[in-house]
Amino acid sequence: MSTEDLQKAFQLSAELLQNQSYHDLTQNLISFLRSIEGVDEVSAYEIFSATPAAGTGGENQRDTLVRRFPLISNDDFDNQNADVLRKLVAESQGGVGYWVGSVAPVIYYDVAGAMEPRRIVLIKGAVSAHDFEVIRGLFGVYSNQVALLDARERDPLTRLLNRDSMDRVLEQVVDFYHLKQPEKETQSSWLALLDIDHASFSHDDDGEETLLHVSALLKKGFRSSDLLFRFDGEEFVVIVNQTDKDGVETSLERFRKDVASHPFPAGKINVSIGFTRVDPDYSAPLLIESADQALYQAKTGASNAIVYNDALRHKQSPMDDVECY
Ligand SMILES: Nc1nc2c(ncn2[C@@H]2O[C@H](COP(=O)(O)OP(=O)(O)OP(=O)(O)O)[C@@H](O)[C@H]2O)c(=O)[nH]1
Repeated sequence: MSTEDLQKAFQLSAELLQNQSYHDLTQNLISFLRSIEGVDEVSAYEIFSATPAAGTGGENQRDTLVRRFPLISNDDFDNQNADVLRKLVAESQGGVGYWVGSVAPVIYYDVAGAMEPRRIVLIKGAVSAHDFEVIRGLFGVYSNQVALLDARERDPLTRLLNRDSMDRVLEQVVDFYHLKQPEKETQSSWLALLDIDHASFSHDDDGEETLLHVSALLKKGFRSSDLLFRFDGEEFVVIVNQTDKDGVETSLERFRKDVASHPFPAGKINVSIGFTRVDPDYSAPLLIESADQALYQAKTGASNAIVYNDALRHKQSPMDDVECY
């Protein structure tokens, strides 16, 4: 690497190190990579392996879940890169390199190893040898920062985003709808709070294993455009994106049934669910409160229930198999 390349790499490394969240870090990296001459497209992905729910089966479930970055995305999946991603996930050992199997040249950043979720950044285009060296040099900085920020933003057991991250992301979702009110109900987001009813949580190992199984069912059961969090103890949050009320009910009901029929090592467990629509006229804490009220109703009524709270708008809507109040 020339002195000039080194200086450039140092300067960019210093910029990357200043980012206080994985979101900002990756945004920063993407915009730098996009500014390189010859680069046509940059895209980033998070890849979750759906373990350890052995024997879950089910047509709606996937073995790996690929989520495109940034988190709030309207598209479910960028199919153009699906092929390269699938092959990289299967064959790459991690690191930075050229992917030669595709028509156009692709440089990949693969933050693999023990990291969950695995991160892959794809850079399409043809860059000079100098720029490639700078890109390569930044990879180490980026992957170390990802590991560091993950420790802050993710729950160490399930590797789902933690409560603090949920607060931040929900604010972003509310802001998103502030700027762009959905034209149709199918473009809405929904906040669901899920609570595991499980007698053996007093026993640590059983409890942890159950949480791992539940988080694996979540990762497999929801779309890649939905956002999953471990909220607190036995509570999880899902932000279900880009669907209407029937759609969110379909997804929650499917998950409820998946849990009810899952062979947990600790025996049978149920899940209670409360949900509300992400209405940009209400703050993130109010939305959580609304979903929490619905969850409370679900837990105190018939267990294994799903309850919708539209109380913020003081409206009731008729539904067949989902309770409203
Ligand atoms: N965001 C989100 N929406 C879902 C999910 N599951 C179902 N939906 C919504 O509910 C609708 C009906 O879902 P399904 O009953 O699974 O029907 P489907 O014909 O298999 O849905 P498609 O995947 O669109 O083909 C979908 O079109 C989505 O709008 C989910 O996990 N996440």
